[in-house]
Amino acid sequence: MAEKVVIALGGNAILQPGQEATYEIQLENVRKCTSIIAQIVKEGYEVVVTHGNGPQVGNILRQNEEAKDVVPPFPLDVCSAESQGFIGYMMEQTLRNELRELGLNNTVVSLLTETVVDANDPAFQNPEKPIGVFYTEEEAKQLADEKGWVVGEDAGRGYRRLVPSPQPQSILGSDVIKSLTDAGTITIAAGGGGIPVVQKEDGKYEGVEAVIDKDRSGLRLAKEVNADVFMILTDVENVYVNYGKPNQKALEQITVEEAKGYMNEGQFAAGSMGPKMEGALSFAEHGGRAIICSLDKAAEALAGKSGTTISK
Ligand SMILES: Nc1ncnc2c1ncn2[C@@H]1O[C@H](COP(=O)(O)OP(=O)(O)O)[C@@H](O)[C@H]1O
Ligand SMILES: NC(=O)OP(=O)(O)O
Repeated sequence: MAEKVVIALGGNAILQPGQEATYEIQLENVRKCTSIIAQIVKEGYEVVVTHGNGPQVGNILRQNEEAKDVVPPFPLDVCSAESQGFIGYMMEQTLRNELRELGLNNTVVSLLTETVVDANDPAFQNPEKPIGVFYTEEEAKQLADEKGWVVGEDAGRGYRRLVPSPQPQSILGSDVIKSLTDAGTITIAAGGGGIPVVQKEDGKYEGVEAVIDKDRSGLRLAKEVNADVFMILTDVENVYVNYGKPNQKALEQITVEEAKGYMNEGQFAAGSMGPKMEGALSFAEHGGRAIICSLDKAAEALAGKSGTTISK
């Protein structure tokens, strides 16, 4: 039977730091991602795709704020929905085209997805999810003073705006995503971590201003669709211990116990590799195979020839 893979793509794969945020540049980046995903489909895997939205949701929020005197601004959850919509559109279209190039005619759908979070999640009092473009420390401090933003360093790459990032509790419609996948459809879902919503005491749902980490929601999605493999594609070939130091060492095939040991040593930076390793570890603990690798080595990593694989 075909293995089911949930592939989580970083928002930075869709817009690299320093690139101009034009539609054309993002579309070409997405096309490169989906050409690799199409190869994985051709190899016979059942695929569910999820993706980040950090750069994109930050830019949409900024567009809303800059144009506030002309058009009333929308809240962050609506910006999140907009980012999920336009990234999903680019992915669905390019993936379909790339599959056709390979002679495949799978149905591809992108589903606008809501993710439930807890209204009392402490993350609402402690914004730590980086979104939007990168600034120098000086620019970031000025923006924080002028606009009341919370800003912070992002994994040594510069300063970004920070927003709350609560833990995902469940993905609404994951049963439908599973049914579609089981029926051979390639589904793009829970993009940007999903639109964050809370369930009120009367049972009704409403949006909340936050951006969910797609590695955390990707884990939930992988569990809820009963995936065999949870694969996180990013911009490094491996997870490393002593990352960035002269004694840096690439991790290749590791066990859950080894991964836990490295986590306890604090080897993985919060806000970048930390959530990826947490997600990968949790998936592997439940018996699945978790892979963290670079986008261009995804097919090799699935075959165990590249990247970092964690399993029991
Ligand atoms: N131990 C580590 N091993 C590998 N990369 C690490 C480690 N710790 C931090 N990183 C950083 O994590 C980054 C990937 O995380 P992130 O930028 O959040 O990715 P994405 O946007 O693809 O989700 C890498 O570019 C690297 O700088
Ligand atoms: N939502 C999210 O995790 O986006 P990034 O992957 O861009 O950080």
